[in-house]
Amino acid sequence: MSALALRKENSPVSFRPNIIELKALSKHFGKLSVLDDISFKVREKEILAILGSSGSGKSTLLNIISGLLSQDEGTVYISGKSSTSYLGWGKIVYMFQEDRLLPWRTVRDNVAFGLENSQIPKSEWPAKIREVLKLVNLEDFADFWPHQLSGGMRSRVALARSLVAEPQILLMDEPFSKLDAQTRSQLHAELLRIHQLTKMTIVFVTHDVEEAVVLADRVAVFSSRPGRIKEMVDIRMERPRQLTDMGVVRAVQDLRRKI
Ligand SMILES: Nc1ncnc2c1ncn2[C@@H]1O[C@H](COP(=O)(O)OP(=O)(O)OP(=O)(O)O)[C@@H](O)[C@H]1O
Repeated sequence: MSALALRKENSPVSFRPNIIELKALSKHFGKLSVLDDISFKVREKEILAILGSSGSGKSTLLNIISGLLSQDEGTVYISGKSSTSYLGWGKIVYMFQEDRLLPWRTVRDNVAFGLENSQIPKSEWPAKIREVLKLVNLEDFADFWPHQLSGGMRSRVALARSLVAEPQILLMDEPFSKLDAQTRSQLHAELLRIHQLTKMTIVFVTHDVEEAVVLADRVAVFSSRPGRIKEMVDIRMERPRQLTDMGVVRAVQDLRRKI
């Protein structure tokens, strides 16, 4: 059985310990205050959305959580340890707004990029790549080039590249925002299916209220700049959630009032 499948569990998210803890984070760029006194915890295996308007500091926060950027004040704890850089640690991956596929590499070799800084022996790469391409329904496209793929397929490759080293935490910065509504909705379903299998912790940034309600266990609502947490909203609804479900419609309306 694959390692991805082995992590499958049915325990409810609410009983899991915190894997990320932010304490009193603040960030300025020169005189511009971008984040102000941000504190919250993310539970292991939770899907947390960071929802806010453009320029409210959402990407800056993900950059700090990943260690790409340092905060001016406050602390980031991952699994109880404070550190300045976590990406190289192999447990956290970051999926950016653009898919960042390398055009001179095939799908297989783009996915291999996700293994290049990992501790996973090279002899295991082919099996890992096959497995993750299967997970994102691209097993027949390993030899394709990025220019031969649709936008949705490119996003799946980017997702496969993020997942191939089996991270515990996936940070996503509006990864599906450039896709059309139908493809985005397919990718949401795929992400939830993959989350069910792997039970990673996912923190994703969005300014799309519907995306937050369809995907998240909780939503951190950001104020406009400087970003502060206005409210943490629990989304307690069965999945899959359809945009036409009354509960979803109501949650979307409620959240719209809060941002
Ligand atoms: N490296 C930087 N140097 C100076 N200013 C920056 C830098 N990075 C971000 N900013 C500024 O910080 C503010 C917050 O930017 P950030 O990208 O975090 O917002 P966001 O909420 O992710 O926005 P969007 O939804 O539009 O992506 C913006 O005003 C931006 O111009």
